[in-house]
Amino acid sequence: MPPGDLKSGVAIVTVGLLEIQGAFLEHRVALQKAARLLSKPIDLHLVEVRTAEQLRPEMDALIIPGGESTTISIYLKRNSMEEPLRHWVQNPDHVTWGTCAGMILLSKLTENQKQGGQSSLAVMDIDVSRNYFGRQVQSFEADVRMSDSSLNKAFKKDTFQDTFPGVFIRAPAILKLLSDDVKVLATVSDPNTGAKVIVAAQQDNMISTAFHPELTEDCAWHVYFLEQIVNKKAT
Ligand SMILES: NC(=O)CC[C@H](N)C(=O)O
Repeated sequence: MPPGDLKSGVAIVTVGLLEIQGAFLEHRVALQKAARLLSKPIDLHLVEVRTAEQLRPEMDALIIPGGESTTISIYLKRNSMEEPLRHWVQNPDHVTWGTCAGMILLSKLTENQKQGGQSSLAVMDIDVSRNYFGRQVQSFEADVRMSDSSLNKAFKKDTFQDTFPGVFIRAPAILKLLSDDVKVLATVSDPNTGAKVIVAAQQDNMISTAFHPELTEDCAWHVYFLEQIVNKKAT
């Protein structure tokens, strides 16, 4: 851990929230709550990110919230933030978590890109369908099933079971993993077809969830995110 990173033995953790549009306030509340559930206390600092200058290299992590990926993407382009953001996310010292629209922005492939449309940060090896669950089912709640036993540790601290309620709002889904570097974190049974679909994945320092963990009481996903940061700082 670099000097100056400790305040009375407590790790300082700085998390940025991309506060352009969408559900970022709920993430702030969930992060504060999750910080109190960690096994070791941290000194959590939450900072807004709306400009390229605010993407400070010393910031530990970033949340790209759910909202409307097209709106966020247009904002990033207009404000020359796309490249600085891609660069920041690709720094292995940083942890990034994209929820819903955030997942779409991180993905290397979406159906829109295939048609030569909207571009994204294109950093995570996943092929995503933007509105996988259809327009008529705009929002639903379903049990999400954890795929990775290493998650259990984080989830036990709150109300862990191997399923938990997930809120899906015009949610995307991962159609395909584009490399072996991506691990599946969770799946859901599609309410329309019953098919098992991937709704959470991780590739090194990038996490994507198709649902909105900031909208459910259980803040275990935020605990998991903060633990990734703490572990990275400790190595
Ligand atoms: N809740 C969400 O973030 C919805 C994302 C939406 N499907 C999009 O294309 O941006």
